[in-house]
Amino acid sequence: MLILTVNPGSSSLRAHLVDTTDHRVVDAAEIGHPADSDEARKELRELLDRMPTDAISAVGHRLVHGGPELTEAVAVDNELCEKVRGLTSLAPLHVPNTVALLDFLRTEIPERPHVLCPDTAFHHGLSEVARTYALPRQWRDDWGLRRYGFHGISFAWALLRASELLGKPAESLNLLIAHLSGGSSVCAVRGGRSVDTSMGFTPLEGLAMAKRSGTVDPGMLVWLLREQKLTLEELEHGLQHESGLLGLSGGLSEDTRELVRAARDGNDRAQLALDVFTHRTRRELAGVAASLDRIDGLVLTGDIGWDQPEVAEDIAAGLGVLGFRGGLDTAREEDAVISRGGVPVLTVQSREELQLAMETARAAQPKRT
Ligand SMILES: Nc1ncnc2c1ncn2[C@@H]1O[C@H](COP(=O)(O)OP(=O)(O)O)[C@@H](O)[C@H]1O
Ligand SMILES: CC(=O)OP(=O)(O)O
Ligand SMILES: [Mg+2]
Repeated sequence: MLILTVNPGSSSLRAHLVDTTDHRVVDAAEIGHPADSDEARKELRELLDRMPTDAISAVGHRLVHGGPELTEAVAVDNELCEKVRGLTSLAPLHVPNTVALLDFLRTEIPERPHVLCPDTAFHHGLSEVARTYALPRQWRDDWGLRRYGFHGISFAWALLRASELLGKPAESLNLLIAHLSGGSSVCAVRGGRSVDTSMGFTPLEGLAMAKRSGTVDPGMLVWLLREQKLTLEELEHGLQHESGLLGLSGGLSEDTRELVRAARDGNDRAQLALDVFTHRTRRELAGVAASLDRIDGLVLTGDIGWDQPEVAEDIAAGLGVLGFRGGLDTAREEDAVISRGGVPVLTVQSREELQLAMETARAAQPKRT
């Protein structure tokens, strides 16, 4: 079965043609423009021109926020597309791009099922305790304020690969997983299911990210608004686009590869950015670890988790309290256990396209009655 997968990030778009019989990527486009731009549409059309569209069996769309109703991968109809439009305010960097892709690709490939794969679905089974904010009951009831959790497609793939690498069934594993990339979050998996995660109602909570702040004191935000230091728009822009590694390094870079180089050359701001990033990651990992009674491994995934050995080393070496040790292997040729002692540390390349293709193939099958 040939599946087209689309993964709209906040600033880029990844499209893959995946053959699900052997998990092979047949063709791909890494598009450095947001999905709702003319450039992205042009590059997508070029990808489709290289492949007769009737060879494609289904299209899988990553939907970052599934809201309260979309709790598993599902084929879309017009009604569902309207519901997705209604989710825009919950993930404004991501959902508009999914809406644009649904509109574009449902016109280009109208005769095939289009499946929405929510990033939130992996965390659907979070307990009431793990998903509830300590806020007034009426706010929670009236506005549905709760933890959702994100990066579920990446976490599901990381769990599958960890189960293969550790030679144990996924349902038996207790893992910590860190997805470190443009957006970053951690997850505790118990018996193969998410039991806690650092992102919450929106993909802004938790770790420091490339450009997003992650968790900050809510009292500080209220102060900034009350004292009219910032307008609401300035506050939102600063938290989403000017914070994280970029803000920490004083605008130097949002990319750990550049920051590691600069820090090596003696740049203190770059060093501070990396140190805060790894400190916050360890802190969130230790926080979600409180939901586990045993840890079988730590899986590092996402671009940074995969390609930045210095960050991996700093995280593992600083988490002796959870049984991890430094001295990790720095080679990155394939997914592997990279620790030489202590609780296993693994690196897994993020292959959201393969997980999306699997979920799409499953959801596109006609249901047996
Ligand atoms: N070590 C790294 N390797 C790759 N990308 C990195 C690294 N450090 C930071 N990044 C940032 O991560 C982003 C890519 O993450 P991704 O989740 O695909 O972005 P998007 O927000 O578009 O989904 C890039 O903007 C890049 O600057
Ligand atoms: C949920 C999220 O933050 O996604 P991304 O990392 O692709 O921006
Ligand atoms: Mg991404």
